[in-house]
Amino acid sequence: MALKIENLTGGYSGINVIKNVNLTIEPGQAVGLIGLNGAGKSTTIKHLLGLLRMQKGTITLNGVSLTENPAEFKKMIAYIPETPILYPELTLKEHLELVMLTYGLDKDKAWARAKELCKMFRLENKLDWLPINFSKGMKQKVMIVTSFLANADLLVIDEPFTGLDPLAVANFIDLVKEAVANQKMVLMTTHVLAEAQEAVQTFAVLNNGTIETEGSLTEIRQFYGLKPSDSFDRLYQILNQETVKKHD
Ligand SMILES: Nc1ncnc2c1ncn2[C@@H]1O[C@H](COP(=O)(O)OP(=O)(O)OP(=O)(O)O)[C@@H](O)[C@H]1O
Repeated sequence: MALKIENLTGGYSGINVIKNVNLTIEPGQAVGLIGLNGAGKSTTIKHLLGLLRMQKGTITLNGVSLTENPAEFKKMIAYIPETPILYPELTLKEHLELVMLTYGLDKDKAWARAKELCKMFRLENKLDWLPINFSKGMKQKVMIVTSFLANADLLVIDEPFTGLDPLAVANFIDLVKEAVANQKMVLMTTHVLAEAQEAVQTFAVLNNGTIETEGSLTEIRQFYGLKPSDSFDRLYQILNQETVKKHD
C-alpha cells in the first residue's frame, strides 16, 4: 500500500519537463513538493492524475498501475486544484452529491461528514447556492470540502493556501493531519513553507524537473547549507542561483 512514482519522465508534446522523478508516499505520510515557479510541480501532478502521457516510468497506487488500470487508479485519488473547478449549473448540495456518487459513498454517513465539513468552512447555509458565484476563497473551500468528503486513499493538493483566510488555513491543516492519522497519503505542492510544515513532515525539492533532495525541512535546509537564522526565502534564492548556474 503506497504511491510509487518510479523514473517518471514526461511533459508536453516531446518536451520532457520532468526527468527521472522518483517519489514514494506511504499510508500515513504527507509529502510536500516544493520548488521554484516552473520547476515541474504541476506537471508531476498532471501525470499523477493521468492528464499527460509519460515518456518513461511507472506510477502505481496501492499496487494499481495508472497506465494499466486508470479507472481503478483514479478512484483512489481526490484532487484539490490550485484553481477551483466547478460545474456552473450545480448547487453546492449537488456538488457534494456528485462526489458521493463518484466515489460510491454511503449516503447517510457521507451527508453527516459533508455537513461537518461545510460547517467547518462556514458553508453550511449555502447548500442551495451555486458555488460558481462564490468568492475566490469560498470556491477554494468547496474544493477542499468535496475532496475531503471523498475520503480517498491519496489526496493530491496543488497550492492550497492561496485565497484562504487564516481560519480556513488552520481548518485545512487540521484536516490534512486527520487524514494522515487515518493512514491516508497526501501530496501537496506549495510555496508557503511556514504553513505547510504544520501538516507535512517530508518535503521533496523539485529543481529543473528533477527531485534534488528529500527530507524534513531541517534536513533540506542543511542540504542547501542554510543557517538556522536564514528565512525560507533564502532557500528559494539558492534554488534560483543553482538554476541560473545550470543554464549558463
Ligand atoms: N501546457 C504546457 N505546454 C508546454 N509547456 C508547459 C505547459 N505547462 C507547463 N509547461 C512548462 O513546464 C514547465 C514546468 O511547469 P509547471 O507548471 O509544472 O511548474 P510548477 O513547478 O508547477 O510552477 P508554479 O510554481 O509556477 O506553479 C515550465 O517550463 C512550463 O513552461
